[in-house]
Amino acid sequence: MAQLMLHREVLKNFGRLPAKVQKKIYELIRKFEEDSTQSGIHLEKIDMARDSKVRSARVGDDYRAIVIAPDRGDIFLLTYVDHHDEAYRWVKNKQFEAHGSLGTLQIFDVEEAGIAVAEDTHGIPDAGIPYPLDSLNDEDLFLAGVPRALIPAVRAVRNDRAFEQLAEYLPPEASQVLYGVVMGMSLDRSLEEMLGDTDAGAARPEGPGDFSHLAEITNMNLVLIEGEEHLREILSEDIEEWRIFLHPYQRKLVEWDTKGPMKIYGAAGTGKTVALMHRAVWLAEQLETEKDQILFTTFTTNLSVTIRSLLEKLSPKFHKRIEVTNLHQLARTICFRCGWRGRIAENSDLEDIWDQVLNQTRKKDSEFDQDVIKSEFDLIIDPMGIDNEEAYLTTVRTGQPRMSRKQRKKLWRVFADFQRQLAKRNLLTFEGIIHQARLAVEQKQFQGFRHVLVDELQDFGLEALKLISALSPIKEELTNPLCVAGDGHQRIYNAVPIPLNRAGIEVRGRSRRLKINYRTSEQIRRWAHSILHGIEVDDLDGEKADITGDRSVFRGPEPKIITCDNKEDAGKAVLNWVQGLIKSGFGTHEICITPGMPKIINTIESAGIQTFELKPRKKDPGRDDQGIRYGTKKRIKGLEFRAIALVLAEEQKFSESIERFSNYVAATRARENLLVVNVK
Ligand SMILES: Nc1ncnc2c1ncn2[C@@H]1O[C@H](COP(=O)(O)OP(=O)(O)OP(=O)(O)O)[C@@H](O)[C@H]1O
Repeated sequence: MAQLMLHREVLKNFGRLPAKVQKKIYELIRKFEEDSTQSGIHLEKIDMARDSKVRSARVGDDYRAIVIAPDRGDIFLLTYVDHHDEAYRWVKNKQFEAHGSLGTLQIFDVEEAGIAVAEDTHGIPDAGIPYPLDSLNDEDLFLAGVPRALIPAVRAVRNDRAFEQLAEYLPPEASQVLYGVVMGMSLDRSLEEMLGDTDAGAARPEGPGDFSHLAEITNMNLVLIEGEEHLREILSEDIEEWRIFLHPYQRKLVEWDTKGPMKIYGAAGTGKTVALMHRAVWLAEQLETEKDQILFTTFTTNLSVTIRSLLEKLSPKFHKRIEVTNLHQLARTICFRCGWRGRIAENSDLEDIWDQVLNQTRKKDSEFDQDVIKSEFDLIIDPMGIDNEEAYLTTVRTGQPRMSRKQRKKLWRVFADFQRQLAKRNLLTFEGIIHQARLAVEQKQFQGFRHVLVDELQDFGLEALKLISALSPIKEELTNPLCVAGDGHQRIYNAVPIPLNRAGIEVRGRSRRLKINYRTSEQIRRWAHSILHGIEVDDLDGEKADITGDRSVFRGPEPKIITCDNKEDAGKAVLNWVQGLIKSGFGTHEICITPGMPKIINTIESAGIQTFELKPRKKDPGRDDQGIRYGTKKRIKGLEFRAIALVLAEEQKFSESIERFSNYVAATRARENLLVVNVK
């Protein structure tokens, strides 16, 4: 029976096609299901097409669908739909081949690729300087995923610029593997690191026109249509690509059966949250008993709100088995269910208690500065859940000034007094509630989860790590107990990195890095990383993080960096930028200003442009509620926009590393367009 696979390209453009054409495409796909002999489907051979497998189907007076008919097997590929002339132009020189080594379907244009390299090598004498790709012979290039017809184009590459140009025309898997080699990896390592070697043992095609295996392998860009309902779901207006097409490396992490906890890390936009969500659903589908539940937790509230609604869409059937909540809400729920009826201390409560406690201390001893005492409490005692003298005396105080045992003994009395005062008033600090929750879970007053998944791990402190460890069945040695994901470049709440193994979470051998950036253009990705130049970033487990091989799937304009003398000028510059974007078709909800400086927001509003403040715990309503978004840099964490204006006041300019991290986070929320405004 003939089957049809749909290419990502069709999905991207489907919403823009006239309703009549959309209907015809549904009909075409239905015919494939009904009539396996294809006699009912009028597929016309396109003689002018270079590839003899190309067919066209009429889907409206002036619209054509491009279908690729296999030389072998009965899987057809619907690859493109457009006006007659555009569709023919698109397909004319393209070749559609199953790659003999990787097995993936590849679409390429030999002529375009050749021209791209020639443009960048033209007139540059080959000075005999070796280029990293020289280490690969033709057979290696083929194993790297390069179609045989494109090997000469790759051979012509002599510099990074030419490689960048050519990469646009190579099948994505080939350009990713070659990029790994350009960055210094061996071919084998690059295949493993960039693609995950997911289909190593899977069937391979007998020739470039053999598509019979395509439904069995991990496809970056193709999806098999499995019935009418599936089709409707895929083509529905609000479908996002990530729900259907996973990168092979993401797929590997989603379905990785592990005996212990695992870790996914990677820079901003590399698809960690997407992998976690798919993994949560994959685990939910396999739950054995009704009472088993999955926990999915994040650090920020906004991200958990977003994830909850995305999971509902990803799996209408299984999302109810997945409890999504942010860390503090989780801790509060646990404490509440275990009988705690107090409240979280407000700043004013804490100030009152400090006044009282420090007054006493001053009377007895003036050795310590008050700020030193408070900072020791905020950075060490509270986040590490220290509640007795012995624990304090033996704790490792990374990054803190040295303190003798005698001094610590003295200070402990102050902290013990502070904790007594909190307890007397039935108050807990933000950190304290996590500590109490952890104790309750460890003492079995609260039942754990069958699987635990954690996002934004970089912001979890030691107590929080111990809490998630206790909530997961690591000790029971059940499979897939815990999967954590995070990025040390985005540590904006917790200045001191805490390696997972300090909380007893052992991920050695089960830690993998995602590298392909789906959110941000390559230009914005590079600029954002330049902010962090010189800062050593960790991999969440005590080692140095590395971004070798990181790459975005698309390119865009360079970020625009401007300097303004004052806030008025900054307001005018941002307004100008906003007006330009609106004129070029950006929706107001796709543009965000961070932070939302009142002067700038007023300037936008005075020009008659609606604005929209991003609020905590509220999902961004998207196109349903127009207005230029604005909010603090912390507020936009976990969100993303087509365009971002990042406003930097003089005093914040990349001084503290935490400030640089938060600028990195803000910049990497932009997909296509980034404006950076330095205000003097
Ligand atoms: N396989 C995919 N296909 C298409 N888009 C994808 C894919 N994976 C991720 N994306 C998109 O890339 C963007 C970033 O993904 P995601 O939020 O999962 O990355 P992240 O690594 O968690 O980012 P951050 O750490 O910056 O929050 C999202 O818009 C997501 O929809």
